[in-house]
Amino acid sequence: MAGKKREIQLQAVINTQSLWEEMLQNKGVTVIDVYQAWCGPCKAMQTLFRKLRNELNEEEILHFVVAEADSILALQPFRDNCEPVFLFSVNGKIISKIEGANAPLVNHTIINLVNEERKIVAGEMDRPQYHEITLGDPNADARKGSKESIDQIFSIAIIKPEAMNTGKTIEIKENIANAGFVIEAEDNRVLTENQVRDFYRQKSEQPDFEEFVSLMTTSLSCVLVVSRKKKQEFFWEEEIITEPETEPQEPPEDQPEMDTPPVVKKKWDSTLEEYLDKENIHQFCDVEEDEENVHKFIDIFFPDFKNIKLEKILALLRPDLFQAKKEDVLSIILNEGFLILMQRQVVLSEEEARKLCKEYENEDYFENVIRYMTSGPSLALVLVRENGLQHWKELIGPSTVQEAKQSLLKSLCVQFAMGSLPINQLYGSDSLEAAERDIQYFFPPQKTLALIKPHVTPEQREAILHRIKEAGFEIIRIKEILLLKEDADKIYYKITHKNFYNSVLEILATGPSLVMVLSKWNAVLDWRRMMGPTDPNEAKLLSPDSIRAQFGISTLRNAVHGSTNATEAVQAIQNIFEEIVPENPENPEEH
Ligand SMILES: Nc1ncnc2c1ncn2[C@@H]1O[C@H](COP(=O)(O)OP(=O)(O)OP(=O)(O)O)[C@@H](O)[C@H]1O
Repeated sequence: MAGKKREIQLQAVINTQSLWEEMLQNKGVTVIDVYQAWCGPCKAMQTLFRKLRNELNEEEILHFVVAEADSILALQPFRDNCEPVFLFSVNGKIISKIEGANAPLVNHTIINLVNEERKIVAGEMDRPQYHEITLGDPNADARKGSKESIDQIFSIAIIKPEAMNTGKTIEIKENIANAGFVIEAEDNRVLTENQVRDFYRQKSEQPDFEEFVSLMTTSLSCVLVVSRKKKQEFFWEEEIITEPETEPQEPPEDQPEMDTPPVVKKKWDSTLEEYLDKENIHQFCDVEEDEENVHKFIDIFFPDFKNIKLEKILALLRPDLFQAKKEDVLSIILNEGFLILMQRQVVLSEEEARKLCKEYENEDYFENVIRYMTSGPSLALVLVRENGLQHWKELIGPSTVQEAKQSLLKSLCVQFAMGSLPINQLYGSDSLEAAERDIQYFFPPQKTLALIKPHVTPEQREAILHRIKEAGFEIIRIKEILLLKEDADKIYYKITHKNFYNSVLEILATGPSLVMVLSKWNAVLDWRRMMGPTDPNEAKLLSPDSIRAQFGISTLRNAVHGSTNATEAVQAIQNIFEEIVPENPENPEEH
């Protein structure tokens, strides 16, 4: 059945020319994740796609596919390209391309195209004359030959106090990100006199420079490290993307909606400075682009920049917010560059609520907060982002609505104030240590037994181990064993009576297997998901990026094994590692 189009859970697999042509007949928007046979589709984006598919609920006009670059003529330019590429087709015309796993931009593009499509279907607007982009890349050879050309170019931008004080900062950052730049690091700080004189040395001859220095050193600025891909300079293709927006915008009052043209702009292909100039943002934001100076200022403002680490935090949506606006909040979280690593509903016990709401314990409404927090499910999330802790704190704002209204009108605290209590409907851990504790508490690790079978080559083993770590598993025990009957029975104790078990034993006897204990929240199910269906042929169709799809040869030589449930995992780990494992809930969602 290989090569036959078949709807898998999320994306249809397009791996022949004829399926590609068939796909171009799709009505509405098709999001095409271009992948290489050897590395599979972009896993990182699947959460976003799944979320959008559920959220937008537009099966008729929104389609997701994965298309293999090697088998499709039009995708030739992307062969041997390790970077993910996403194409967007509307009624069979490829109208936009995004290189790299830029989740916020992909998110915006899809939402816009679907909103547009909805309006077209409802007869509220005419279909725009889309410009079809050319996929051919005449400079492909130049790109291959030059590693230099795919590097990033960094700039330093300073959003000035004036913008900070008038609440324009978020808007400016959004504009920058939406134009395809990446905000790599940011810091709100009061600049010192030396820093201002140094950064603005070219203005030092201007008559009002001293006044300017004094203004700049008395209030907060926001310093950004912004990057863009160097290759944009050389072969950026003309792309049309719709103006990013999360909500469909109301037409201006003086303009009937029918006449509103789609907002179309050319993706910015030049420097940040030029972009800010063009958008008239330069009065609020200054940029340094000279390479040497940028490096100098990165060292001054962000001494740890080269060591920036992703931070994992626990976030919580309290019951009213979870019930009423979950999707809105999740969309903001993704737009802010967070990755949602895990999520689960949780009804807090009184004791848990008292711990989690300690910040309100001196308020006269504290008992009401406890009653509220234990009255229904909250949503607990593990979020990951560079500078995640600080960013989440700034995003949600202070602990009470009153405080937030005084200082941070744009915070989620104000935006999502609801119910009778004056508390912030969002919670975040106080420090990275507290986050670690909270995550362990709400997402307790579970163990599973995993096995890499003897036919797997050393290179494939490495690749599998890499994927295990990348998926957040901790390998807590590992040993290589030639699994003869006695040891194999300890692992496969549930199927020793099956008629195919002798064949399983034969395969295991062909060489050493790698036996591991993996630990993580929801480990049993997540490892089974990663393995894919038992039969590798089925896996190739249903779950093409699963381990069995990629490394399995047949049902018996299917690369890996994993415990079926938590009870079996506990037993098998105990049998083979002689380690007593306390049993964890099989399905934490239910607890
Ligand atoms: N019908 C079958 N014919 C031949 N081999 C089989 C058959 N069913 C299962 N097997 C082999 O026995 C192993 C264990 O079977 P089981 O039913 O427990 O499969 P599973 O739960 O999908 O996968 P695993 O237990 O390996 O994680 C499978 O991984 C496969 O190699």
